Amino acid sequence: MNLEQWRSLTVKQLDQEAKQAAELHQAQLTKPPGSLGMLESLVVDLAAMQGTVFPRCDNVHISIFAADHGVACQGVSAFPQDVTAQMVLNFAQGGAAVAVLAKQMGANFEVINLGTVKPTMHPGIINQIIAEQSGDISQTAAMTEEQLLQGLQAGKQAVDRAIALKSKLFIAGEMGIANTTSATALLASLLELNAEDVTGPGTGVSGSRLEHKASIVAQALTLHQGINDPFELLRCLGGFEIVAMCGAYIRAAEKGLPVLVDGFISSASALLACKVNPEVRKWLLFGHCSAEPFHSKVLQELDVEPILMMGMRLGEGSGAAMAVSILRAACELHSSMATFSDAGVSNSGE
Ligand SMILES: O=C(O)c1ccc[n+]([C@@H]2O[C@H](COP(=O)([O-])O)[C@@H](O)[C@H]2O)c1
Ligand SMILES: Cc1cc2nc[nH]c2cc1C
Repeated sequence: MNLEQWRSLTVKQLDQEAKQAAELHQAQLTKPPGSLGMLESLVVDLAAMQGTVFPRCDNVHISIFAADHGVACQGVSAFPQDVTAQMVLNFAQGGAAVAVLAKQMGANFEVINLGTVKPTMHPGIINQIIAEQSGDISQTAAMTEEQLLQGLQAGKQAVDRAIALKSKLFIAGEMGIANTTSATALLASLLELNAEDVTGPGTGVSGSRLEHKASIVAQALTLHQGINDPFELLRCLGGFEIVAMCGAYIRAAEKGLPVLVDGFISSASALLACKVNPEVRKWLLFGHCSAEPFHSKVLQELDVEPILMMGMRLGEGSGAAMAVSILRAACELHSSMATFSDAGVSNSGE
């Protein structure tokens, strides 16, 4: 697929009949209308996406995309670059936070290494290496157009695997030391904001190190200024995992697979996917608001009410994975609560 084909993909329409039927059913349940708050709107949104009055989140697919970033050499992270590859192994061995949550919820779980500087072989790792790392965005473009297409394709393939496994909900997670620098530059460029106003701690940089990180973001923005096209922005300022998540979100919207977006970096991919095709937004739910300060502004831009707010800032899809229990509870309430007539409870609304 070329970029023009990616741009012209048609997003699947939501099922309005299923949505209305879910709303009607919701109104019959033994509770004052609206009293379950967001648990009600979430299940109605899911009904419209899954095309059924009684949606479920039993079969969740979690794809973790990992990649190294050339800009890590600028000292923008609190951790060394080798951690990306080390964590890839940790995902595959089940020790990473999101791997634990995936096991707990019985999700399909996979880790895709798109390019890390010190990779390790393990049967649980899908190696789709695009390059050892993306280019240092403060000095050059992150990748070539061909690499961009490879990244988008990796995301598409993950969604296709999820669909083949009959998943009902897709979560993309990411791992990449220095990827908050890349995501911050992308978002600052999209929202036309200054680097110093939006650069946050990521894995935990503070003080003069944080000022330095903001200056690197500013340098990247100056080098790649005046770009309006979302794919060109991704090519210049992205990273392979950020590109793959963008491709996954677009593919999921095309095929009608509901997506639960994770934190700061995933939201940058989501915003870019929505810039490519605004209809993609209809297929996205948002798991949480990250503690990375600029995330709340990004969520506002996307007109999002996130499910959770727990001060998490781990990435890996972990915030979205935590929100699955809320979605499951919403589905269970919707399908198992008694109706007013079943239970012989007076419905004053009638
Ligand atoms: O998703 C988030 O909200 C988030 C916020 C801060 C950090 N992270 C994770 O931390 C790593 C990037 O942080 P940094 O400081 O190396 O740019 C990367 O692996 C992300 O998954 C993730
Ligand atoms: C240990 C560690 C785990 C992570 N998971 C996602 N980003 C991460 C960054 C670090 C440093």
